[in-house]
Amino acid sequence: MDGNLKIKVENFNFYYGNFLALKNINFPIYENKVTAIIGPSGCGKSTLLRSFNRMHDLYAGTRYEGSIILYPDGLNIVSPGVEPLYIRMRIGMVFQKPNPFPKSIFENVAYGLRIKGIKNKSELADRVEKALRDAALWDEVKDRLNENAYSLSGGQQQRLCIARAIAPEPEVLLFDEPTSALDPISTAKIEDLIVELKSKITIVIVTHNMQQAARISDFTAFMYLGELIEYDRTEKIFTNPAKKLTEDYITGRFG
Ligand SMILES: Nc1ncnc2c1ncn2[C@@H]1O[C@H](COP(=O)(O)OP(=O)(O)OP(=O)(O)O)[C@@H](O)[C@H]1O
Repeated sequence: MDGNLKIKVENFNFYYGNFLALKNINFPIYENKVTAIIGPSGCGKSTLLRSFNRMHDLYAGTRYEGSIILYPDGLNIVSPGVEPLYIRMRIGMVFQKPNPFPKSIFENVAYGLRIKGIKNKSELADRVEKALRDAALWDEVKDRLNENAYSLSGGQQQRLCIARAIAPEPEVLLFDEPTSALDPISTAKIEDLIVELKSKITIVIVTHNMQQAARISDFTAFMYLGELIEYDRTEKIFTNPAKKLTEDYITGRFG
C-alpha cells in the first residue's frame, strides 16, 4: 500500500556489551520515501541508524540480533557474513557535524568514486559535477573546485558531505541530525535537498526537531527507551497518534 519495501527491520536487538540498547524493533522503510526517527535523547535513534550501515562494527563489544533486510535482494545487513564496506557502498551516511576530508572540494566528491574504481578523468569530472548539482552546491563551487573543502561555510560543507555521499549512487542515505549544527537558512536548504533527493534515494533521518520531521518525512518512527513505540505515516503520528506516549512527546510534555 505504501510503495516498495526497501528495508525491513525484524525482531532486531542491539547490544553495547551487556547493555540492550535496542529492543525487538520491527518496522518497514519504503523506497523513495523519507522516514524520520524521532524520540527523546538516549532513546536509541542514532544506535538504530548506525545499524543500517554497520557502523557499530568499528567498535568492539557491539552485537546485533535479528535482521535488517535490504531489498530488492533480501540481504540481511547485520548478518556476520555480510561485509560492512560493501553495505556502506549501498547505504551512505551524512553526520551531524559536516566532516569533509582535508582535501580539495573536487577530491572530496571524487573519493567514493575512486574507491569504486572509476579512474577515467572525464567520467570522474562528470560524476563530481552531477553530485554537486544534485547537492545544490555546483553554482557556488564550480570556479573553486581545487580549493580546500575547509574554505567553505558550515552549510556548504554539509552540502559537500551530501555530494560526497551521493556521488557513488547509494540506494539509501542515512542522515544523523544533519542540520543541528546549521543556521536556519542552511537548514532550509538541506531540508529542500532531502525532499528532492528522495526521488532517487531512499532516506532515513534522525532528528531532534519535530517540526523538521513533520515538514520533510513521509513516515515517522517514534522511539522511547530503546523501543519502537509507534510507526506510521508522518501525518498520522503528528495529528492522531495511536499511543499516549507518542502524543505526550509530540505535544512537548516530555523530552
Ligand atoms: N558506545 C556506547 N557504549 C555504551 N552505551 C552506549 C554507547 N552509545 C550509546 N549508548 C547508550 O545507548 C542508548 C542509546 O543511545 P543513542 O545515542 O542511540 O540515543 P539517541 O536517541 O540517538 O540520543 P541523542 O538524541 O541524545 O543523540 C543510550 O542509553 C546510550 O547511553
